[in-house]
Amino acid sequence: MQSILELKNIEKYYGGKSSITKAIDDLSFTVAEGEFIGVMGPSGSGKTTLLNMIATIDHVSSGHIYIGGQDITEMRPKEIASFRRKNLGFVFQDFNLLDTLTVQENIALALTINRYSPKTIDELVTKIATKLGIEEILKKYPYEVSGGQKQRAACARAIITKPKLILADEPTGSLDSKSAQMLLEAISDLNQTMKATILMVTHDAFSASYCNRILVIKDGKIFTELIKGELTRKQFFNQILDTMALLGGDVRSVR
Ligand SMILES: Nc1ncnc2c1ncn2[C@@H]1O[C@H](COP(=O)(O)OP(=O)(O)OP(=O)(O)O)[C@@H](O)[C@H]1O
Repeated sequence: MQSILELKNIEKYYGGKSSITKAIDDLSFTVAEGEFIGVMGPSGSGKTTLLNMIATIDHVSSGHIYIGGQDITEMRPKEIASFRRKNLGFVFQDFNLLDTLTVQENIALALTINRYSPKTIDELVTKIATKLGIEEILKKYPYEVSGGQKQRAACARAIITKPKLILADEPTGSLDSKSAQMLLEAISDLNQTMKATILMVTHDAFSASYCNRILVIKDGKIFTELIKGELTRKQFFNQILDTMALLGGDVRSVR
């Protein structure tokens, strides 16, 4: 299987001479095409730092990150902006939908900017919205729909350009448990049927149990890796809980 994301010996330091924090400590891993990978770890373990570096929002102190074979740590700022637009999709905890646009317009935004024809946009939006169960709310504005629907719209917006990698940061963080479950099932479906490669940072063992593989980070290093394999989701969930307990808690929302 082709690798979509490859991190080689990543280090990240914050601060100056008087106080240096090593947020990421010689971290290496690879994500294959079509994987749904979770990143978990206690508070301060380096998850956000890691996500921001992969998202091209923050710089590495040393090491290399390859996305689709391209080294993003060597790119110039101008190249990075266009690379991010073409290759990455984002789903954030707080949705980030534009309130002045309908759900349909929000989902279609990147296609509209890239001058796709209205007919193609309509077809693509309808297809993905149907997949995510939000075709009924396309004409509504974000403030007229539920948190779960907003988050599924954000997923539709992230995947409509067929990015190489979708980065999700606590996507269920603002949702009640029913909406969280619907969202995770939708994300799993995108992963399986559209072969979307997804990297999701989460504190939540229930969310993480939908992943194929989980990297557990501690002090900026890989503490352990959990692989779902043939386990049922419930068995995987229990394994995640055991691992988080071993790490000293921080399982904030156990369902
Ligand atoms: N801008 C910054 N300046 C200095 N130190 C930072 C900065 N951002 C993060 N850190 C430090 O780097 C380490 C990793 O932080 P990071 O935010 O990546 O952890 P995290 O796992 O995402 O935590 P949480 O789960 O609480 O969001 C911590 O020790 C943190 O204090």
